[in-house]
Amino acid sequence: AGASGKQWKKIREKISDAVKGYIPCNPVNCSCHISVLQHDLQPFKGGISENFMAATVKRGVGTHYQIIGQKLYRENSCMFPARCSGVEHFILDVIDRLPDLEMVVNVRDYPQVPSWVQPTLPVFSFSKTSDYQDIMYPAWTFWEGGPAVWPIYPTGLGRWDLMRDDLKKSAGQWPWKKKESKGFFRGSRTSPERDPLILLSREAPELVDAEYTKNQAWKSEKDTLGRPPAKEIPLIDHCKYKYLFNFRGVAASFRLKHLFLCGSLVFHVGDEWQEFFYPQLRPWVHYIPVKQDLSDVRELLQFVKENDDIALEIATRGKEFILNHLRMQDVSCYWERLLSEFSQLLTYKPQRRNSYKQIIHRPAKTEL
Ligand SMILES: O=c1ccn([C@@H]2O[C@H](COP(=O)(O)OP(=O)(O)O[C@H]3O[C@H](CO)[C@@H](O)[C@H](O)[C@H]3O)[C@@H](O)[C@H]2O)c(=O)[nH]1
Repeated sequence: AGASGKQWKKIREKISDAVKGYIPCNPVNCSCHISVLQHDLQPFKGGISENFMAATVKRGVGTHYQIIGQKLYRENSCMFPARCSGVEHFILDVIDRLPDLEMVVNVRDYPQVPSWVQPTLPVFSFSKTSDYQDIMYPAWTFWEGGPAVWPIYPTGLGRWDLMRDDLKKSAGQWPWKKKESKGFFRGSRTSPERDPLILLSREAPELVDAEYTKNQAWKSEKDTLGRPPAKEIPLIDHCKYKYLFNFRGVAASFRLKHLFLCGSLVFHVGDEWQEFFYPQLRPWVHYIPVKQDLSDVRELLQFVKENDDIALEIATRGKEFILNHLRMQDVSCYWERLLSEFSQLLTYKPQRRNSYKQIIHRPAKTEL
């Protein structure tokens, strides 16, 4: 304890400094997240002309939407219809309050606007790193179109409203004292950055339980690091463990927001890949930041095991943040403010394209 006592002092200081410097944000009108859209729209402050928008549409990096007279129109093609539908759900939710505008929405995982390519095109994407200038929007999966994981999420991860309730319930069944003091992860090998944790779990199963499951791209055991795929475990059953891991996948992973609601302590690996709500989550205040190469993970797991009160405090702040600032109404609110501010950058009045069809509200698959 002597040696680790000294070592832990450094981590404890990082935590108390972060907590002291943290000013909780205001839950009114999703104002918590507004600096993110202000930052993302900055490159377009000079205005977006009709020609520039037309050129952006022509690139074909996303689906072209128009909002005219409080109706939503879309070009016919969408690469992932369920994702477009997840996006449309939120736009239709706030459409009565939107001015006329048009925009290009990328529904692929990967961002499309690298900072090193000029000019910067106005393209909306759900996730990016600081190397990209895409305008972040709340992902489709808050409603539908998330990854289909057989057999636990056969229609695709979605319905954040229902997920929130289920996770709150599960958190109630797994209070901190009842949880197992172990790290936990289940997911597919969408990025090899996850490998070190899987390997650690094989070496030190008492410290962490982390296994690869298969996804639709699974071909052989190579895709699950030389072992048969593990059985899928629903997110509500993650609540049984004290320490839950999040990693980037292709881009950001949708799992992050869920993990907090278990009331477990989130170990968030790497800090490059963002979604619109990530910047307001602070390392040491809401989660434990882990180096991308996982070189510090053993030490951090040891720390939280030996500092259980501190671990619980961070877990509680993380949970409260998602409960209070990432509600369905915050997601709709962010869409409304994002599109309203974006519309002000257009230097022209958009004209409806005749071939585009009107999009009306359709029930989500999970509503049927
Ligand atoms: O046993 C399991 C396996 C998976 N999941 C969940 O299922 C989702 C998908 O998991 P995974 O297969 O690991 O994919 P991710 O890497 O998290 O997400 C991929 O899929 C997303 C959308 O398709 C993309 O946006 C990401 O960038 C891409 O990496 C996640 O929410 C997991 O938490 C479970 O709850 N239990």
